Amino acid sequence: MSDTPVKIALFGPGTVGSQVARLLTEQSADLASRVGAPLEVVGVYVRDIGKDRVGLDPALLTDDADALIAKADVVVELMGGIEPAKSIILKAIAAGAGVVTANKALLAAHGPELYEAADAANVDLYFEAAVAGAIPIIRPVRESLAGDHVRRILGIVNGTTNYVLDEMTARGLDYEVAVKQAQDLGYAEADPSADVDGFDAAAKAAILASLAFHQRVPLGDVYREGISAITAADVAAATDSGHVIKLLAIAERTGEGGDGGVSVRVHPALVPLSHPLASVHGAYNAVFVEAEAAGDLMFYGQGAGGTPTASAVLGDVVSVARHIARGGRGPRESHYGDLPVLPISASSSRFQLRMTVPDRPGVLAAIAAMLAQSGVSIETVRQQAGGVGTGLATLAIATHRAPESDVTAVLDALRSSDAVTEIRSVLRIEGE
Ligand SMILES: NC(=O)C1=CN([C@@H]2O[C@H](COP(=O)(O)OP(=O)(O)OC[C@H]3O[C@@H](n4cnc5c(N)ncnc54)[C@H](O)[C@@H]3O)[C@@H](O)[C@H]2O)C=CC1
Ligand SMILES: N[C@@H](CC=O)C(=O)O
Ligand code: NA
Repeated sequence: MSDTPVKIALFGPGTVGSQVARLLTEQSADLASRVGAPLEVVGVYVRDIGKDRVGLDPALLTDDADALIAKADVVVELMGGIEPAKSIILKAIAAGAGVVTANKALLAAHGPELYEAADAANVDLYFEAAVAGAIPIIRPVRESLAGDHVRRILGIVNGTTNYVLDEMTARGLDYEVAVKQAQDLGYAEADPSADVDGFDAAAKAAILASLAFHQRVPLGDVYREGISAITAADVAAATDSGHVIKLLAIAERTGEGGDGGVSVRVHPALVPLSHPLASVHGAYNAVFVEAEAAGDLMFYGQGAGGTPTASAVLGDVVSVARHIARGGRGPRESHYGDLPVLPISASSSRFQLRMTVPDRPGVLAAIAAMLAQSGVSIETVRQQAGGVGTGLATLAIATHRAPESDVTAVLDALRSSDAVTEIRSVLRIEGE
């Protein structure tokens, strides 16, 4: 055991950072023996030194980022956002410090620049907390599965939206109330639109797909829909049809042998109650990975929250600190392939189309004809009377798997037809 401490600089003592600081203190003896040297927090970067930070030694607080970086062996970035996080990480790398970050927004937008800078400077860049919080998923995909051929990743990777949808389903909570609760519990991003509009899940999907497929997947190529349009009626209809609504991240290789391209998308989907993802409640996340040799793997755990996420951050701190204390280096970047990232129009899914229709003879036949014309095959139809005297009915049509472009054509036809009063929701069905 070395007496020379590994010096840690913490940037951003918020929901996650404050738990990292607490655990670094409380677990210091264990961490030292795992690393082979004591870990010493040499400073905590904050915006306002005057502000009281419960549980943090005021002597450690600083607003001088450059001076803090200069004395650190490991920089832990937990501020979030693009700037100043990006500049701080690049300066840390240039100064020869290892970096640990949970910043998926930054990695999805500027990952290649950061990975290349770390490789060039021969320093570690670890980011286990950036995807699915406490769940070990970056290491398995980046290292354990590096010798396999990953075909598909399907997961719930955003705790906030899973919590919101779960509360709406299990307790009938209003959308806004559930979002506020997720914020209060420390699950949501500083701007919760990052969660509910699917940006956070899209960033995680881009990171996972890049690592799993050894392909650069730019964030802009990830198809994204959030959950803000999901209504209480959608949730009730999902329950009636034996499903639950989940925000899913899906990344798959397409074509014969997976050589056609890569498709990465985030959207709400109907998941059958019998599927394991339907039982992922609250802020828990789950990620399925289908690999050629390994077969199916499933990773499950807390995807958000200060303490669970701090666990992943600390695991990375131990790895980087071990290398500093005893030598060695973490994984380097793959050499990347050049498969195209395909647009959503090139993918296919099963769909549930829910609509209000006039309750009169011939309507069902007219709608069926429109689907047939676009080559979209109906699997089931459920009709409910729309209430006495309304003259309306609600129709829920589940399709067989169909290309997105064909379903788009059907929706255009349905919208301009007098056989349909209103399209109420269009949801993909996944996991069957
Ligand atoms: N909260 C969670 O469950 C999870 C968060 N993450 C990621 O961890 C990072 C931190 O998240 P939270 O702790 O939830 O955020 P937070 O908003 O609670 O904490 C961020 C901290 O950084 C400070 N900060 C932000 N910008 C700053 C600036 N320009 N200068 C100085 N200080 C600044 C804030 O004052 C605050 O103390 C983000 O990248 C987030 O995406 C990752 C996984 C889970
Ligand atoms: N806001 C994120 C936090 C973890 O990444 C989420 O809700 O999953
Ligand atoms: Na993780």
